[in-house]
Amino acid sequence: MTPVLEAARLAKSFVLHGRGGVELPVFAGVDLQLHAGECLALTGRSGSGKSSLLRCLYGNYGASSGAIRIRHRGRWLDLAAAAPREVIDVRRHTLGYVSQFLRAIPRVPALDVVAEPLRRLGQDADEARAQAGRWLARLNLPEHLWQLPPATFSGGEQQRVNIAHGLIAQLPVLLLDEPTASLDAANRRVVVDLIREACERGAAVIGIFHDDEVRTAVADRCLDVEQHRCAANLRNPT
Ligand SMILES: Nc1ncnc2c1ncn2[C@@H]1O[C@H](COP(=O)(O)OP(=O)(O)OP(=O)(O)O)[C@@H](O)[C@H]1O
Repeated sequence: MTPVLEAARLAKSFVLHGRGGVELPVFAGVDLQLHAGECLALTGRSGSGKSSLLRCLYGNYGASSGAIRIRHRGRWLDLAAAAPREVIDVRRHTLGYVSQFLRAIPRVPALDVVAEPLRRLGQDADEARAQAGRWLARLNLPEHLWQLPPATFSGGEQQRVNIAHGLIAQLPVLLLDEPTASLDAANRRVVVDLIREACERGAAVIGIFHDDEVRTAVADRCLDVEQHRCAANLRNPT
């Protein structure tokens, strides 16, 4: 199997500048290797650093030390050291992310929010919207909502828009932060099917799945972030 994402000796500490530079170490020494077609679940107690690790892998949080290598356009790229322009290109073509909460531009209809990753890849507007409609229908979002901005949608409706937006471009590596947290059982099953289908077409997935049934259904193996948790004490450099 081909590895598509690797982390080596990855560590993250937050420096709380508003509190005199207090350092909050979260995790250290994370090594992982992810292959095409496999799904890795991040586990560990609340606060152990699962979301922070996912955000480091996406480049939203800078890593404190270590390397993140990703196969991008046929070569390896160190995401932890990449220029912002390269990170944007990786996110457009290689690395997708479904966050826990939808952050949509105000007044943009749900259909266009979902179509946007395809538009950014240069796809024709009508075809991108047609595909977005197919994803929203699959995720049971009622059609009368498609032309409305998602700001007033329920938590579960917003999450389904978010999932469709994150999956529509069918990128090779996907990071999923609790994609089923606000969903009912029927929609959880749809999302499980979508994740399995993504892996079957060769996508590599790293996810946080609090629901045991969902995790068992999609994950090939688990990484316990707790094992890499730094001592909970705060170190003040002053
Ligand atoms: N931006 C930030 N600034 C400072 N501290 C942060 C920041 N983000 C996360 N933390 C801290 O890092 C630790 C790990 O948080 P994180 O959200 O990664 O945990 P988690 O395992 O995903 O938790 P949960 O399962 O509850 O979502 C927590 O102590 C949190 O307070």
